[in-house]
Amino acid sequence: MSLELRGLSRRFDNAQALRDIALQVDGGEFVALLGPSGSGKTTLLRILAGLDFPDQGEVRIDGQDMAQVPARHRRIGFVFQHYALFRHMTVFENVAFGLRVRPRASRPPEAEIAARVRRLLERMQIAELERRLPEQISGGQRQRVALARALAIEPRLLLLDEPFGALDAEVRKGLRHWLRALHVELGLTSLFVTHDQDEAMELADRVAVMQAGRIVQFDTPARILDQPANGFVAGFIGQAQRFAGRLTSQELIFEGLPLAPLPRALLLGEAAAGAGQGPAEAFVRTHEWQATPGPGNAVLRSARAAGGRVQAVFAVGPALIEAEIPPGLLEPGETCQLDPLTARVFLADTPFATG
Ligand SMILES: Nc1ncnc2c1ncn2[C@@H]1O[C@H](COP(=O)(O)OP(=O)(O)OP(=O)(O)O)[C@@H](O)[C@H]1O
Repeated sequence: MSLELRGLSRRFDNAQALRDIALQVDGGEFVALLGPSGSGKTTLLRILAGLDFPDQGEVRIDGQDMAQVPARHRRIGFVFQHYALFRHMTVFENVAFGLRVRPRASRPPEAEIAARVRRLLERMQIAELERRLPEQISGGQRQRVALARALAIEPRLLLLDEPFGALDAEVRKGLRHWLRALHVELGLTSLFVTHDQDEAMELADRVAVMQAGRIVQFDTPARILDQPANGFVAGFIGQAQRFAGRLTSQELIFEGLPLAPLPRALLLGEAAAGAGQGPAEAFVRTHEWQATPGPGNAVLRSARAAGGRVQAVFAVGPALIEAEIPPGLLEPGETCQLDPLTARVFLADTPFATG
């Protein structure tokens, strides 16, 4: 199924949770909603599910306006962070619930419900747990039950709100890959909310980055990393450090730091390609630095080995700069010349820039 949002806005008493959201999701896509706390992710998901309503705008599923379609008729499955399984029901009953509460006309016979629940539990690799109560299984298993319950109604759209938020990192990683495989296998269209950028970048076909109620970029993970739409996205994704700067016709000057100016030809981002000049913000990732041992502008403060490289922290004038360097290059306390190889640059008047 396809999903289209047009001009969606939602205001709470003193918060504009969503501002003029437009989004088009193709059938079969796995989309992540990524953004800081309070950016509107959950509100958007609740409106899709039919649990909340926009002040303005439309939600269309396969072209049909959902305004008059109640939640239970939307054929949308959802899983929220705190699983919210029914505590007094067994795993089996939890999964069967969505089918048993259907109006009599569309309710499958009990034997078919049982067969469908068992198929799902098997697919979720938790068949042996069907008689247990939620408190008798682990967090990761509960999350699988919640997912089985969402899938039991054969949804055309699956919504997941921080589905792995309450789980530890190891379990979370395992479930992530498993969920991605399930999405493909069942031919689902899925939207999931996360504020973990690794999770979004690893799992999603496309990522909608949200900031203060707006979608500021909707793109593939690779393009969001390589071509962030503005300073907010550049700073939020990909472990970049932000610097205040000034863009002239020739180069980027780093303000207040003893860093060499970067010629425009080495800069990335729309501002670098355009003719604009003036106050700017510049983002440099940890692997985009070159350290040359010897006298220079930087002192190595600390170093930590990480996967064949070294994560280093340099003191450069009043700033601490994080950079990756090759092993064995420098010892803490030694000086070097630290130069940025590139920077993503945004003029300060870019719409929605941070600050
Ligand atoms: N029921 C409500 N009543 C009043 N304000 C609300 C309500 N729900 C959300 N808000 C406000 O709307 C804004 C968006 O909230 P939302 O929960 O959608 O953000 P989020 O991106 O999901 O955040 P988080 O990552 O912390 O879950 C916030 O400012 C929040 O305080």
